[in-house]
Amino acid sequence: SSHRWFFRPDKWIESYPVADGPRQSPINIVPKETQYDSSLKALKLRYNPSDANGLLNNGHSFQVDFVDDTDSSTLTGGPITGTYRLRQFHFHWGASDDRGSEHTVNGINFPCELHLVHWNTKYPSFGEAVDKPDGLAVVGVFLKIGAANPRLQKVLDALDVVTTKGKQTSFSNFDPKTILPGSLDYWTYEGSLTTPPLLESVTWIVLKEPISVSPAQMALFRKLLFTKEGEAECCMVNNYRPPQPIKGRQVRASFK
Ligand SMILES: CCc1cc2c(cc1OS(N)(=O)=O)CC[C@@H]1[C@@H]2CC[C@]2(C)[C@@H](O)CC[C@@H]12
Ligand SMILES: [Zn+2]
Repeated sequence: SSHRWFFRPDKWIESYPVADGPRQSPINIVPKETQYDSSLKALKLRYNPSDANGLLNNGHSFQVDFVDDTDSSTLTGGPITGTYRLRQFHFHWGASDDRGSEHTVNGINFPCELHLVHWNTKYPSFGEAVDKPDGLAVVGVFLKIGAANPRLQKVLDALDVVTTKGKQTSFSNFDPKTILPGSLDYWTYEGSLTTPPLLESVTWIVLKEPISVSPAQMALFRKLLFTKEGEAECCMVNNYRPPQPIKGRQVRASFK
């Protein structure tokens, strides 16, 4: 159907040879093949709600941006060294509840996946960090169908004014910690951006525990469009890349 030609991961190799590089994302996580690493620290996420600064339909997802000119919203601990600053968060989702996540667990797809994007402050800016092997750290959170999640509602209620590509709206006073699950147990591996330019600069930190989302809430994601105002409408769904070859990488677990 129409959105198929909008998001064509199988075509990316033509313009981005790194698409079949050694550390591409996402991957299928097989818990039995992960290795518990007792040296992994607990994730330390300290976010300042007043850093939330707008919500944008960027044509491949929607993102909530954060002011990142100070260390007021940071990720430390976990598998990373140093301090990474929160830049934005965004989601990937499917046309139906049986797919939409980028990472899978034992081959199981979730209907949606949240990415909280952080950049390494050893570099002067996000733009400088985005192509360095230790430049980014993205926390991935699975969403599974269940009860409506009140913590998501403020984000979802803002979507009706950013339906088309390029639309943005004010969005402030939001603490992303409120949409995280109770447990911060995680799997971690070295990977990449999951959309072009597919830069191999991401330390992935995928939480084991999903958060809930209701079918009605998922329907709100699916009202967004890939297309600009005035263009023939193409609904923003299936904006996920399927799992990529593990190519010998080790996936470590922070928990037994
Ligand atoms: C990690 C979150 C992120 C950042 C970017 C993309 C995609 C991203 O999501 S993901 N799913 O975490 O990999 C695709 C567009 C990229 C952007 C990083 C910055 C750029 C590379 C710009 O310089 C030009 C294109 C941009
Ligand atoms: Zn993403």
